[in-house]
Amino acid sequence: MRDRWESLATLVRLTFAASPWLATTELVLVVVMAVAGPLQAYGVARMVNAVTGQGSVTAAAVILFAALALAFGGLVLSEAVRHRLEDGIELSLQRELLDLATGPPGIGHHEQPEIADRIGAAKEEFRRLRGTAGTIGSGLAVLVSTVTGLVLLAGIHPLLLLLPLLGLLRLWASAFGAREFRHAITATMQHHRRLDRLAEIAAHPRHGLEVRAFGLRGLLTDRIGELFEQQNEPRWQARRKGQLLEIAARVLFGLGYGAAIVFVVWLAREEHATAGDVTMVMLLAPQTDQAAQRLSDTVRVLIALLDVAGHLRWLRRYVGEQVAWEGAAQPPPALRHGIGLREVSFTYPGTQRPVVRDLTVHLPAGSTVALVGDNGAGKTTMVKLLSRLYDPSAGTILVDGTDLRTIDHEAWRSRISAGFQDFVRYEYTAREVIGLGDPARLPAPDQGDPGESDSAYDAAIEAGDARAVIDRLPDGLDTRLGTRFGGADLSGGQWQRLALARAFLRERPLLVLLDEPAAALDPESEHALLDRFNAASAATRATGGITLLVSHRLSTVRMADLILVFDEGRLVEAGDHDTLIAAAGAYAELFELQASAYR
Ligand SMILES: Nc1ncnc2c1ncn2[C@@H]1O[C@H](COP(=O)(O)OP(=O)(O)OP(=O)(O)O)[C@@H](O)[C@H]1O
Repeated sequence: MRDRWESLATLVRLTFAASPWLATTELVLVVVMAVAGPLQAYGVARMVNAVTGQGSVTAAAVILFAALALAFGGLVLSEAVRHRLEDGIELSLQRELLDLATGPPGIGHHEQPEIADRIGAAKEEFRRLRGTAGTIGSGLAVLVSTVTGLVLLAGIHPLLLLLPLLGLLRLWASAFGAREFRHAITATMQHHRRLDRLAEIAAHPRHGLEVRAFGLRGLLTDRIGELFEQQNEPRWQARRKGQLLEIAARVLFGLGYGAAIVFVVWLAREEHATAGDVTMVMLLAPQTDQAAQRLSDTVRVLIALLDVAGHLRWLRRYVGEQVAWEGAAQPPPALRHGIGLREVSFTYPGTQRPVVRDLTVHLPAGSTVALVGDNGAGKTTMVKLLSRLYDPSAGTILVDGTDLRTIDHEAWRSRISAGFQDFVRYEYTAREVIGLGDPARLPAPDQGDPGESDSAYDAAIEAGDARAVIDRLPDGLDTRLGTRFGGADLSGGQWQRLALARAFLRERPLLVLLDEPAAALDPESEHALLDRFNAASAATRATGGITLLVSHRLSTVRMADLILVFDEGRLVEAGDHDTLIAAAGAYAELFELQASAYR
């Protein structure tokens, strides 16, 4: 229960944080409108009494008009205020969710089902939170108008207070149904995420060829259908249960309504109530019914909102804990000694088998280091550890003698450049696609064309061998890329060249991570890339920066100063090309095998 109150407090804070001024105005308007309903009934009752000779017609008319003016004026103003407030809430939530998803130093939270489910639930439903102001407002409105109505009913006869009590029964039924439905949603979130992923595969243009070539359409449709059933059956069942209970509660309320009217008519005939009282009960009873309906709707929505707010609080806490142990040290301006790994082991969260084992190695400042090994040997994992997407399960990574964990992760990442095999195809202009490699260099939206003259862009384009790609684009760097938004499409290799240019944009990086950077390039381009890569490495070297290259093509890695050969997470050989060839071990064997394929 305490949890629910805290979630409610989160919702209220969310509303006021979005715009304190609008939230307060909305609050006042809601109370005003809530009082207006019962006040109208009271005004009508006074009017009926005045007509039958009891009381003043003018006073009754003033009350009636005041109530109508409050209701109408409040409605018009509240509509306008609420929309702006909702937009504000949505915007601040979008920002917060993005912060939360990217906030933790690592990416482990994306790969743990429980956390992925929470983020999934929050993402799916966070738009609902937009309605927070409306829901809280309408809950408050019902409470105020109910209390006002209760006071008026009690003034006629205390027994009439039983009518709103019946409304409470409806409320309970509604809350029960809503809770059941929320449980069903949480229990089926796994199915929902799978469904989402399958739908994405089926719809994404990049998967179109594979889906058709393998004739996967029928299979995907069937699986989507099955998952849809598995997801929705428990949700439907929960909904049916809730609806049945609500119907029963409504019938009871209807009976109570009838009884209240009979009772007040009897009171009037016994001269314990006036004609105005009868009118007022007739008007207030439907208002009580509507209030119960609105309150039960509000409760249903509020329970859903409290759940989403619960996810939000959990995520905030989780991210807070992740960030709490963060170090605050700054990375060195330049590397003097290099990066040392001491007895580093790593096991992915939720798994048992270490994929990097007892790794002790020194990556000298200013060197080019290549990682080679079979699929699954642990090369990419090593890249993830060095970029602090994960921390080692055991052992230490030292940057010029400082434990990487004590360095502020964002400051560390700001000194890293990276080019990956599964790079992101940002569907922006070519300038932005490259500029994202160093966001500080991105042109501000209102600036004209600063990137083109920026020599850093030119150098990055050269290093990534992307000049020919840019030259063929109709508007050069200003061409929008990606067909989904009507931009120019590129081949896989062309995208990769831009990704490489992006990786080389940052000046003076301490670490350049290139994970299979030539995977989508043809062999000729790969050779051209090598020369450029050497030139770019030389620039990195000047600040002691280390270039780390992962590649299966040994012709690409042979010029590295240090080649590390991995096998099942262990370092089995280390040295430069000549040393490893002379050692006639695994590297020499693999090199000979690849070289013979080209002869
Ligand atoms: N997120 C993850 N969760 C659990 N295990 C993972 C995860 N990512 C990778 N692994 C496992 O870790 C091992 C090493 O993977 P890694 O990607 O580092 O290999 P690699 O040497 O880069 O392989 P490749 O040459 O195929 O890219 C593999 O057995 C893989 O199944």
